[in-house]
Amino acid sequence: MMLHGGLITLFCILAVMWIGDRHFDFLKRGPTPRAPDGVQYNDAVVRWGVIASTFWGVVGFAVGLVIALQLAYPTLLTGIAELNFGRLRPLHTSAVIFAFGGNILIATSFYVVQRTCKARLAGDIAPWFVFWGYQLFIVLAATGYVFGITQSKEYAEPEWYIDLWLTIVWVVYLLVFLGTLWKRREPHIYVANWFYLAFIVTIAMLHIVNNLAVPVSLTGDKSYILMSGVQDAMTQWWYGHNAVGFFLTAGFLGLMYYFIPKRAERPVYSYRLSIIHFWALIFLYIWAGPHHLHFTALPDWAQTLGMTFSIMLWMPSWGGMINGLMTLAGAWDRLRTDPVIRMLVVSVAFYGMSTFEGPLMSVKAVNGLSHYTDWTIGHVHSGALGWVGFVSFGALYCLAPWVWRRERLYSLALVEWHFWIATLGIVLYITAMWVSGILQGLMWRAYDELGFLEYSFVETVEAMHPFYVIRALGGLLFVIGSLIMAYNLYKTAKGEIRESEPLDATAGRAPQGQFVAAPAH
Ligand code: HEM
Ligand code: HEM
Ligand SMILES: [Cu+2]
Repeated sequence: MMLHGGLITLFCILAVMWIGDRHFDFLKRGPTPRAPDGVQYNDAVVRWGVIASTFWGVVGFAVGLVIALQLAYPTLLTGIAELNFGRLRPLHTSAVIFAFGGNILIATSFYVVQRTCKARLAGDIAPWFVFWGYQLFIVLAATGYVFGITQSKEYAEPEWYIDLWLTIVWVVYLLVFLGTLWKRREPHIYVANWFYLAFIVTIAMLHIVNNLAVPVSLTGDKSYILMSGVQDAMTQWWYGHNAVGFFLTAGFLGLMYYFIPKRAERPVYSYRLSIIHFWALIFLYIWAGPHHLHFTALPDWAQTLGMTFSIMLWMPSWGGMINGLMTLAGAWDRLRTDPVIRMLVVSVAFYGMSTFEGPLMSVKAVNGLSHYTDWTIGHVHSGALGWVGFVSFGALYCLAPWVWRRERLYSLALVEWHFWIATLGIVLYITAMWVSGILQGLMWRAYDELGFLEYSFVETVEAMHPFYVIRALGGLLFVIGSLIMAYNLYKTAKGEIRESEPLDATAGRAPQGQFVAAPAH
């Protein structure tokens, strides 16, 4: 609590100093330059978002690699309480989902809503409060895990006071987003904004309900969740499943619907399909949570309901995938010439793959085998690395030259390297998990002719070892890829172009209207 109190105080002091500094800086520098369409876009906060998501991405993947190694070599770091698997695992999941994913969602939503509405981001300090307030949330959550502060709800581990802080930040986020929509000079609200808005609103609802808790005291970190027993479990997985549905899916579909058409310079394949995709997805997702609680104390009808909605989810998911892929119709050659497009398209293919696998795993007969095994972990990471990771990398590669107002990326060859190294990493990761998951499931349920279990638990653990090593190798490749990206983005921000790559490699030039003419003074 002392550490967290100190961090919050430091944040407030820095904020006050920064606001003062900004005021004088503004007097010196004058107003933000106008884009060719006359709007003074707020790109500064987006630039910070690009930096933050790249940074947290590398950190989160690296922690993933550490816990992968801990599973392969269980004695790794066992002497240090702060670094044991139980504490690093939530550090990994929160770092990749909320820090990497959350920052990319905030940054791209701020960029996309401005461009598609032709309006400056609402508020002056408010967007900055959202950005820095969110970073404070991340630091509080992460330090909490390492020092043992957790309410033990998966993907919702932070304790009550951190949850309250996030609620404030999130409400301001919603207001900034809505305020920008309100100011828009474009009559139509482009579909990407619908997805972003569904993400912001639903996450607010999920966060508040799942974290309803009574603190033991106002000066201590410990609290007790309001619900108990199976009600608690159902609330938790209503939250957990829709965190996947609205954080890792709806939000990132907002990216897909903006960056693929922009980068390919083609309109969305079917705008009508995108609207059907949107409504079907948000209506179906919210009911599917019980597929995380098959064969538990949850009433059977609820489990079957969750399974049915999960199977129905397959259709709108694939509708969205087709819409994303077919946007390239007539521009398929770009797959060959532009590695950023390739990254974006492969991400949509992984989206298709994991949304086929998910409904399959929600079928009770299949879940009886897959549940508790590495199959689930493989499913998670084909969605997480393939879909969320790649669509984010694609968006970062698009955004960096646009918001730093550079001619193009530092190097497309490095994007190519990133693409292949990371793809190989993903393939190693998920194939290892499929094999180990199914092996594990089959070993657990094997009986001999007398009806005894064929294998002891530790024998199944031993059998996993080679697959855990392969997974860690895949993770290492993914981390290396992300470091290559960080270097490329850094050089891009500095305005450099790799010498061996001539400027006429036009792929990825800023779309019309993105450049700001040199400030006039
Ligand atoms: C270098 C890349 C990565 C590596 C090596 C890695 C490794 C791991 C490991 C070892 C686990 C624990 C598995 C277990 O308990 O059996 C895990 C869990 C998890 N990871 Fe990753 N990860 C990586 C990237 C990501 C990314 C980018 C995301 C999300 C965007 C992600 C999301 C998750 C989630 C949600 C879980 C919990 C899964 C569950 O409880 O079913 N990971 N990861
Ligand atoms: C139609 C879409 C999808 C359906 C129906 C679905 C269904 C499922 C099912 C049945 C499980 C296993 C539950 C268990 O046995 O414990 C699961 C786990 C999981 N899925 Fe999906 N999935 C879908 C898409 C995705 C996508 C796109 C992602 C990631 C971006 C994702 C992330 C996860 C995570 C993180 C878990 C592990 C939760 C945990 O136990 O900690 N899913 N999903
Ligand atoms: Cu789910």
